[in-house]
Amino acid sequence: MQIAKVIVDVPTMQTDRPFDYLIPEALEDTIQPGMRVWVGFGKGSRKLMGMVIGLADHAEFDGELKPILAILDAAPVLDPELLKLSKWLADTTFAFWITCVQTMLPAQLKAAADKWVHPLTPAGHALIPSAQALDDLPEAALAPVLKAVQHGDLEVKYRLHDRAKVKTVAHIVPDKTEAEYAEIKQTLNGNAKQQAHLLDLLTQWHHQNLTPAIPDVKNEIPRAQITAAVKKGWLHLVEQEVYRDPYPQMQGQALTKPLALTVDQQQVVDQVTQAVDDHDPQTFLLEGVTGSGKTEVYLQIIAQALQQGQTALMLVPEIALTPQMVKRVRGRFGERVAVLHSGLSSGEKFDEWRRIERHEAQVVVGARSAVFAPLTNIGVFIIDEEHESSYKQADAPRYHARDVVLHRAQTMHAPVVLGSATPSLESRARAEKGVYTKLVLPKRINQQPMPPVHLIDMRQAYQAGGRDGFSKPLLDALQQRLDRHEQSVLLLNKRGFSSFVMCRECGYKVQCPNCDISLTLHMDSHSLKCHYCGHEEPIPTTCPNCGSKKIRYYGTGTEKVAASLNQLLPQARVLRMDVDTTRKKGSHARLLKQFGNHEADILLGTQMIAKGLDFPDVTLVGVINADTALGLPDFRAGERTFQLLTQVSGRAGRADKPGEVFIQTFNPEHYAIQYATKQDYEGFFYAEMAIRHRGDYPPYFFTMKLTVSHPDEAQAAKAIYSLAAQLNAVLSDSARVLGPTPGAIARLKKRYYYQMVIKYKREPQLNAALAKILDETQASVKNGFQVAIDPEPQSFM
Ligand SMILES: Nc1ncnc2c1ncn2[C@@H]1O[C@H](COP(=O)(O)OP(=O)(O)OP(=O)(O)O)[C@@H](O)[C@H]1O
Ligand SMILES: [Zn+2]
Ligand SMILES: [Zn+2]
Repeated sequence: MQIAKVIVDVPTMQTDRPFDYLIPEALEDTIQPGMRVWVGFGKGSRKLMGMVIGLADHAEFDGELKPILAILDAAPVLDPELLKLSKWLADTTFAFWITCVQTMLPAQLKAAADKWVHPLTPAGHALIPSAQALDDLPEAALAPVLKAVQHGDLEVKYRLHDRAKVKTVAHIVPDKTEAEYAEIKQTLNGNAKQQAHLLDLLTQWHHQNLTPAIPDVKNEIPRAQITAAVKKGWLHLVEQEVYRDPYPQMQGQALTKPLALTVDQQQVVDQVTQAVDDHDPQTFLLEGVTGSGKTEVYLQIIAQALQQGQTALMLVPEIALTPQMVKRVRGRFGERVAVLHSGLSSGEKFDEWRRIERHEAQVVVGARSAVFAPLTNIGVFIIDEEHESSYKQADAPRYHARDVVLHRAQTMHAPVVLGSATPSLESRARAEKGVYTKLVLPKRINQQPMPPVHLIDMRQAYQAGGRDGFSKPLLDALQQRLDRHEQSVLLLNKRGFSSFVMCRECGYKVQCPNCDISLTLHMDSHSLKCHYCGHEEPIPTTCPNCGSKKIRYYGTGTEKVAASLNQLLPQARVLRMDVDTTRKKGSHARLLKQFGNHEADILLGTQMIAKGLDFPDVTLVGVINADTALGLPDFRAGERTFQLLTQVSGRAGRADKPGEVFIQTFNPEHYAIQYATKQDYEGFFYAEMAIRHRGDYPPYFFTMKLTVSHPDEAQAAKAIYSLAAQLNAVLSDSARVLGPTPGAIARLKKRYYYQMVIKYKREPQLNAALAKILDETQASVKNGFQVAIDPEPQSFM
């Protein structure tokens, strides 16, 4: 007896384990772990998708076994390494195993089941003459149909539809010999020019053994002629599978040559390629200032892995997946590169995924979820801008791509390169301890100095001739660039937009008396709240620091800034780049292209312009408001601000013209702004570490966030307090519990949220206690509870 162990597509605690299924004889030799199957499950034998995770020759379950109904894949869609990874992911992120499997597969492989109603009795037949999808029924018909189901007149069945659609294109196959085509041509009358032309082409294709695709010849031959020719038996058509290429314009382009490396770059490449050669799973932290040529270093390391017959996985933040980055990687390695990011259609993603799975692509560049790319034999892993918080997924499974990379690298015995001009505190601290090997690129390419940064104290800006949020020096600098036909980048910091209160006079922000963190504005309750400890106070009308009445919500929008620019510098051509102007597919790329072509003088944007851009004629960077992120109730606020300012400053003066940066701030003394001004990452690192140490924050402590929600506020509150008590019973004295407090958005989609954060160093019992909590609350899902456990959260709101 052959048994398949299957996890089924029911994400609940009770079902979060493999179930035994009987393999029908016909499938015995075909079925393998990593294949999707179709099985019946539970009472009423609802039909579901499942994933085979193992085979066995006897069942552990002693009841009657259900059979596997069908296999959905001809070959496994998860190889043994990825299958194992899915289990590890489930265990480390407190997520259901099947949820992890789904996350690892392209959306098109998430087979969906539709409910169909079938008539059973004449009464049922009168209502529904033939089987119909429940979703297609008009709303008014629903109630009588469901009643008929209860009555036994109709029956609900599940029907699978697999969304994995392969795209095909018709190809022309010439059916006759050259002599036969010549003979036919003789019989044509003189006016049949198109037919004669087609016969010539067919003769030629036959001779060259070609089967061209119809879209490729559509300019030469009208489709109607081809159809007619099929009828006459001159040719026949075959459907052949094609890939949807997200970057067709790059097809057939000549590949770029590796650049001659600088001494510093060469040293980095040598060290990493040595580890690639040695299959040494070391982690390197590449700390390279902006414009130091990290990308070229990555490319040459990847080349070495390919040289060895291995593959390479490179992650970049979604936002940095600009055509610029894709162009660089695809420009070097051509069609051996697969690109995966959220800008692709699901069909394109599926095709890129299949090219990887079939070993047709050996280099993968992608955003967070590309970490699950089905590459085998990976020789090197690269994470660019490793400090980016977008590498952490906020929903289940709440994984950090960096952790997944480190895990896969261990399995594959391959080195990892974490690159950034501003590494995360966590990674830099590990390098300090010798867990990672630190590599540095201290200088820019071309002996360019780092651009000088001018700090502008906005508390005095208006006395000094500033207008509409622009200081005089920044306006003058912009004007200068216009005169010299150089370009400028302006950053409007939207993080923490309007969510806090600040004094326009002295820059004071209201802080929590217990936590050293800014209070968040809650318009619904007209109060300021601390999301760590729950402290709450009214919104002040005068500044507690200087008594001024100019204390207000802080923030402006890009639209408004663009309008001001129009008034202040009427001759400037401004391109606006924010969520509104980049919503449409391809608009991000189009705007950058316009800017690259000098169709604008100023690129005004939010965070999305801060990193990765490499435009040689940008000689000025202006930051309109450096402070907004400082107000966020997050212990990483300083780190994020430092990173953002350093990254955006790095866009200036990258080629032969020197650059200059202006940062406008109400907090010129703030340490994060001071270190960013000096572009002193190391200085910032030590200062920030001291603060983290004092506050028992990461990287000294780990953090775990627990969130409970319920439609009834009292229930949610009661639940979180009881969970807090449960956890406090197992936690040691060195752990710190923050909260419970209401969530930042206390009520969301009609549910009330309560949360608590645990900071801890070593708590051997914590994971088991959390697993138990999940288990127990799952049993109460029916009562409306939801629990989320987030290890190392990137957001505390
Ligand atoms: N060895 C080299 N010789 C000549 N030019 C180089 C070399 N290496 C890199 N460059 C060029 O230097 C510029 C900056 O490099 P790159 O964009 O890779 O920097 P980076 O370190 O990734 O910067 P950032 O962190 O700011 O994105 C690019 O235009 C790149 O083509
Ligand atoms: Zn004040
Ligand atoms: Zn507090």
